[in-house]
Amino acid sequence: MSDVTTGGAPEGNGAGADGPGSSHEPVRTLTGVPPGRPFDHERIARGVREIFAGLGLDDDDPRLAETPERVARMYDEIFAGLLVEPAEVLDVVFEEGHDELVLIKDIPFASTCEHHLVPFVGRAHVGYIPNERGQVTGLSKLGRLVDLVAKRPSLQERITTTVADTLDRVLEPRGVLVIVEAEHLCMSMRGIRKPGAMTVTSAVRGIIREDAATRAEAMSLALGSNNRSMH
Ligand SMILES: Nc1nc2c(ncn2[C@@H]2O[C@H](COP(=O)(O)OP(=O)(O)OP(=O)(O)O)[C@@H](O)[C@H]2O)c(=O)[nH]1
Ligand SMILES: [Zn+2]
Repeated sequence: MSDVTTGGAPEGNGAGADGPGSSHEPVRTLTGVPPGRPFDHERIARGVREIFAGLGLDDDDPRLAETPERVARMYDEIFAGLLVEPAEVLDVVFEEGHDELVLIKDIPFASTCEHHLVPFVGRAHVGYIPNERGQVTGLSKLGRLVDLVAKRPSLQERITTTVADTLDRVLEPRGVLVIVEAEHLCMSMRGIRKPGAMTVTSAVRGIIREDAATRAEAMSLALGSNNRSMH
């Protein structure tokens, strides 16, 4: 294998990919929650009890008794991305001399719509053209990046641009392509009720944005035969 040129935390000890509190490394926080600390469970549980009260449900009902604390514990996992700066997962770079497209397709993710607090789920296709030094990151890091960025209350467009901008900033590649496809439960189970409707968003940077031929090639690889929604 090639040289590891930038260190950072080794695999499995990195910030946040396994959830807040799992790392001994200090993490930067985006929300004012102290580094590495889980969320305020008591407050979240109180909020869930308030929702039950608003719905006229009896939280003394033994079937619901554990739910507020259970929801609070679940938020540690599904909102873990609030506690970690996404750039921290791109902590390994190899000097590989590779100067053409690296693309991972069909990275599954689940996120939470910040408007309705219900899930949206889908797949991301993430690619980049390495910088002049041919530096590449570990393949798993692209999956971790998508995962982490999705684990916040968010919008699909923000996930797409955050993944693209983080790759752009940390790897300084010549180009970046991110395509996200997702089904939003707020559009399936309620409201407009269009189950199966897929939202597709993209973000391109560098030569993939500027050069039409490079963009066309990257797009066609990303949206190749596996892709369901663009045909
Ligand atoms: N751009 C964008 N919009 C989203 C996303 N997730 C949900 N939305 C939309 O956010 C909008 C919120 O609209 P509002 O009119 O404030 O809320 P609402 O009355 O519940 O809207 P309806 O969903 O149309 O019933 C809706 O149009 C949702 O479809 C997302 O990831 N990106
Ligand atoms: Zn929504």
